[in-house]
Amino acid sequence: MNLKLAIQKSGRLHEDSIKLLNDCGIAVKSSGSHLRTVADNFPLEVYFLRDDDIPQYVEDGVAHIGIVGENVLYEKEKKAAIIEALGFGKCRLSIAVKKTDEYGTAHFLQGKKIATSYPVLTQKFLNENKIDAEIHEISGSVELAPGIGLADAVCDLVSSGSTLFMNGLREVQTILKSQAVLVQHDSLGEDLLKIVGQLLFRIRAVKRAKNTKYVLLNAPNDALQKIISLLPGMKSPTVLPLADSGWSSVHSVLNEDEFWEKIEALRDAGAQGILVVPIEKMIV
Ligand SMILES: Nc1ncnc2c1ncn2[C@@H]1O[C@H](COP(=O)(O)OP(=O)(O)OP(=O)(O)O)[C@@H](O)[C@H]1O
Ligand SMILES: O=P(O)(O)OC[C@H]1O[C@H](OP(=O)(O)OP(=O)(O)O)[C@H](O)[C@@H]1O
Ligand SMILES: [Mg+2]
Repeated sequence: MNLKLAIQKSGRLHEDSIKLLNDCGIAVKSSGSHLRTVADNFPLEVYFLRDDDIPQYVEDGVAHIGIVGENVLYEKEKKAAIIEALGFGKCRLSIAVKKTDEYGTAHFLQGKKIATSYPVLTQKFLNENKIDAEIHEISGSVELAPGIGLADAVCDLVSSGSTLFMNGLREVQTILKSQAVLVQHDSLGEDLLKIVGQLLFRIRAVKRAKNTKYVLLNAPNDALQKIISLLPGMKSPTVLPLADSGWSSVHSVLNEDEFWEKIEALRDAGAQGILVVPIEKMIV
């Protein structure tokens, strides 16, 4: 039996979705003109779809799991449970106005026209703020709308902000923060759940490794205690004697977030010859 996974056919999430599967040791090739493919070495069949359709496929169980942005998942209001945040496709759904407009609060939008591809999420935001505004739904090039007199404001995805800037717009309010997530159909049989579990185990090992570095350093023995106290390791750091007596080699793992801070502290404590290498998988 194969687990059926829906991913984006082409676009912002496509490559990262394929890369995640490949990093998990699952041999799946990019779509080309094929709309489905079967992995060589894992019980997985992949469907390549428009991202908008993925929540419906998963709700219906046509696909057992899917990779989709939270923005699309919440907009479509389909029954598909998030089982893992994937850490890519990070963006936000924001309100933007002409850069010369004084926004102040959301009440600026009262009686105005808002262009968006996200009518459900935009309407929710307006309701929460008790604002009556007209929503003009368009499926792309949303940022063009205010400049050509089609709308007063937009509600669209933002990442670097360069599309807004290039179109004379200014982000004024974020209504949703989003990333790609793995979603699951709500009633899978035992056999399929077992495969989902195996896939999740691999995904978590890959994610953990991405946030972690392996560090090797040399330390004079009299600085060892201080250096060990700075290094967490998976259990505790590995300490090996060097050929040169009075010195040891210390191996450990470091979290990406605290990396630079720790490296400086290690150097100050007397560490030398610090090597930092990426970790491919990390199983705890
Ligand atoms: N600028 C961005 N930076 C990061 N992630 C983004 C950005 N824009 C969109 N995303 C995320 O990637 C998803 C897919 O974006 P894309 O622009 O490829 O969608 P699309 O044009 O609707 O594609 P499709 O043809 O599949 O319908 C979005 O729903 C969002 O979750
Ligand atoms: O803040 P930025 O980094 O400029 O990114 C934001 C843009 O990215 C997305 O569009 P995309 O480029 O995916 O094209 P699309 O409109 O064809 O989906 C989104 O709809 C914005 O237009
Ligand atoms: Mg789409």
